[in-house]
Amino acid sequence: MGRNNKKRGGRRGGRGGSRGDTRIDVVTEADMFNERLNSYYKKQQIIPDEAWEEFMQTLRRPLPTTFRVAGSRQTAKSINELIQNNYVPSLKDVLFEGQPIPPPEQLPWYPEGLAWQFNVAKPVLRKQPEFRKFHSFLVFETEVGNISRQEAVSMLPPLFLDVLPHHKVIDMCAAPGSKTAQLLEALHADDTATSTSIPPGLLIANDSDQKRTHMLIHQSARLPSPALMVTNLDASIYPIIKVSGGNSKRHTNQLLFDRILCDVPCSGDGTIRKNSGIWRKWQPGDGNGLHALQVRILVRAMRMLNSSGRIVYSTCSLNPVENEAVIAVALKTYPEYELVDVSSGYPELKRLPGLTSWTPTADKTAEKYFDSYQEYRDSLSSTDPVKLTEGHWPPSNAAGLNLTRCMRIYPHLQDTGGFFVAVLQKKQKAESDTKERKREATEPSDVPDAKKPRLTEESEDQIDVDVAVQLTEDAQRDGQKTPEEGDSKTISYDFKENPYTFLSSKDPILISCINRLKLTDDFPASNILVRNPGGDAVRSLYLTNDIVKTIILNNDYTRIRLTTAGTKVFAKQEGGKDGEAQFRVLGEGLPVVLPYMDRSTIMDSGVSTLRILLKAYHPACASFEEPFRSIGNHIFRVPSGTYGAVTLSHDIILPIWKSSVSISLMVDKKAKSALSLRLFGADITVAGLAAQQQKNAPAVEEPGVSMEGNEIEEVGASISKEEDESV
Ligand SMILES: C[S@@+](CC[C@H](N)C(=O)[O-])C[C@H]1O[C@@H](n2cnc3c(N)ncnc32)[C@H](O)[C@@H]1O
Repeated sequence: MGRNNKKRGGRRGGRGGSRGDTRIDVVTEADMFNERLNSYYKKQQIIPDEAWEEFMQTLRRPLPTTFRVAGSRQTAKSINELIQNNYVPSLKDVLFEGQPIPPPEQLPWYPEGLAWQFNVAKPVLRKQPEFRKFHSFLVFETEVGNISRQEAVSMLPPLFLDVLPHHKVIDMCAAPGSKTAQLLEALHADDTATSTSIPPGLLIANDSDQKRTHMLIHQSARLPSPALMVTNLDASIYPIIKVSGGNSKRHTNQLLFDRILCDVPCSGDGTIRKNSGIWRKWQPGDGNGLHALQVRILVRAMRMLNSSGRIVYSTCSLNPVENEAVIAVALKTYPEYELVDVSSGYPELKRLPGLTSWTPTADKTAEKYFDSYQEYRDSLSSTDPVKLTEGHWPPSNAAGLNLTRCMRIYPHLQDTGGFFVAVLQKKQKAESDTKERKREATEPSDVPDAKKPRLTEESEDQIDVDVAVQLTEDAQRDGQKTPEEGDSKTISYDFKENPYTFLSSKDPILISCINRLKLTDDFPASNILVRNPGGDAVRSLYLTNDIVKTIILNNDYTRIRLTTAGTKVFAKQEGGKDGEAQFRVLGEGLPVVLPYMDRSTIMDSGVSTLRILLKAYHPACASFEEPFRSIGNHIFRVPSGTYGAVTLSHDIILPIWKSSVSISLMVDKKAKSALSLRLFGADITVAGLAAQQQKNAPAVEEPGVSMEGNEIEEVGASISKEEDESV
């Protein structure tokens, strides 16, 4: 096999598992072999024999760096042009220590060429001047949300979900949030380079892990949206969300979603190229143990979808027990669903069809297999634990389920990680199928349970997930404990988040914000909320769209942990000794408010003004021609056009704060660096210059972020890089 002892850093743990374990393993190439993994996957015949060696060799090679140009469509287009027209030409024909270094390339299957890949060693990024410059550009654009460092295969589920601005979407297992960002971008397809639309649709990003939910909030702050809600709940028992229905104010309906992403927790062996610790610890029990939870999350989603909706189920595992087996159990539970044939979508994407047969094992060493569940049960003594359920095996009607419509993306096909994607929808002829489902619901099925509903001993291995979910919903509707709650103390339905209070449109602070910016009458003032126990405008004002407002008004937040809703638009700014406190529009809120602002409140200026504001934190008022009339918050615009060597393809509109002596750009310092690099090709900010002055320190490499090799560094994050980087 030609393995040697070259060292590679690796991380432990699968995807969405073993949080908090940030230990870094040093994995030599000799370690990149695992007999259990080898024999298990050979047995499953996931790869044709003739491609097996190529597949295994690819697993041992580090993953190329991939990124996606993110943000609104127009911003993405101009950033992509910058990469295509400025950076890529400068990175062609680069030699490093005598060796040619290939420039970044577009992923052929990603729409509009917005996703890129390059395979460059760390020393090149650090020392080769052109690559170093490109690296700095990527780092800062990543910080401000214009670039998303994301594994190529991880970009697929949102593409297949096909989200439109009016869709109601839920991302069931969303953290750390790179797919959430893609979904949000699709919801915001009508945004322009300077202004954010208020989409009619909705995105709920949910994760059961509280710490990871906060990463989600941080990520999505890069694309502020009035249509976003973040919840922190167990997706397998996700509660009914109520919205107002009919004419009566008191009448509510269950919210059914148009699009649901189930990017479920999985064993993560498809990420082995980057998490090389998996080589050492992989064993079949990892996937076996997750199957139950994966089924429960998917069937919960199936109950929350509307009749014309679509679900994408995905994992970064190669294991059929976590993939086709989960789909098969879900389709058995809800026969009104079918797999969608998406083989003609993204034709440049190389993929193999889903499996129709596989053979699970409960044996840690992956040596002993049983062809059927019955054979497995017969092999157990009365004291042996029953680790597997019938659902771990292929169903007898596997061929009829069209499991080949699932997609398997293998690392050797196009130099990526491994991934599984399946698209589900309700069959069009729903009526006869509903009857079928009702009949099935009364019969025991073989769905295993992760958190067991109360059952009699005889029925323990025959849980009917349909009945369990129905009971959950009924109990929630009636305000009772769910079957999963039972008497257990582990699930608390008494969340104590700060309340969400919508301000009266007569609120004096809201009125002063509206008057100062001369917001037009159609500004949705009745959708402004605050979050504090008193319900007053104390510090921050958030804007939501109508559907988010309806959800907030019709649900009980002691039972739904809603972590955030809408986007922050105004915040209190102390006036210092010069003046009174004032609510100012925030940098992230400006694009949402901008379409409602009267043009007369925006002051035009040139690139030279922007240069002064970027070069110093608080340049003196005397440095400026005086367009800024009074102390406080102002919005200024540099119109598109050519300014000497600088050409702006679109306007730049930013908030500033004027005191009696100085003027400051109200944008965080990484965003300033990104803007400076984009405009002037160099970081002229205070922080950038300070970095340049540090001998041997990379000129613009801020502590906190790096894009070298395969990983984003997030200094200070308490979560491992592996988890932070989404797959
Ligand atoms: C594969 S990761 C999701 C990655 C994410 N979709 C992305 O693209 O950034 C799986 C996530 O599921 C979460 N998770 C695990 N069990 C869950 C449950 N029962 N309900 C909701 N989320 C769960 C984990 O915390 C983890 O963040």
